[in-house]
Amino acid sequence: MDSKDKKEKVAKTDEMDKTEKIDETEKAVRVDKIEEPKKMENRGKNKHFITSLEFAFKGIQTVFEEERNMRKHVLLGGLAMLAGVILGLDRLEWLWIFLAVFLVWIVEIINTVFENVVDMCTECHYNAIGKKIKDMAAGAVLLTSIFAVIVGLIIFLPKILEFLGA
Ligand SMILES: Nc1ncnc2c1ncn2[C@@H]1O[C@H](COP(=O)(O)OP(=O)(O)OP(=O)(O)O)[C@@H](O)[C@H]1O
Repeated sequence: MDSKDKKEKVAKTDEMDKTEKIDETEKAVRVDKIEEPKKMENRGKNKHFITSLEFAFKGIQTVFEEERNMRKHVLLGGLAMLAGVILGLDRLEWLWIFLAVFLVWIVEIINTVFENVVDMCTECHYNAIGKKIKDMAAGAVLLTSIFAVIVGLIIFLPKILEFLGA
């Protein structure tokens, strides 16, 4: 092989090396593009179940500590359950009481979430849409509370009247 052939061969090999390197880089980029969203997804999912529970309880605790209305709802719900034990509710009555009590608690938490989101977005400045959102969320709490009062009256009133009459 003369020196010209040698040069041509070296040039060809260099060219092939370059192409291979480019291929590898492209492959790595492509793999990264596929892997990255997976990594992002897994970062959340890998959280241990107990840790997720801790966050959830922390959320409930925060609402309880920061919202006076939530403390009222918890007190009233607890009293309804105590009354249920004293008056000896049957299975179906317990189901209605649990539904009403938990619904009020859940909607109050959702209301607090909306209040916090509005405060975060508006930085506590007046905003017409923020007002609408907060008023609607408060309306949801009001409706749920009315539902709970109706359930309480239907279940407890006859029992209380009977108890007083006896
Ligand atoms: N950023 C805002 N822009 C416009 N109106 C607002 C804004 N923040 C609050 N409001 C008005 O004030 C009302 C009371 O809001 P606030 O955040 O004090 O909740 P709240 O009704 O006191 O509830 P809670 O007592 O559960 O905290 C809202 O329903 C809304 O009408």
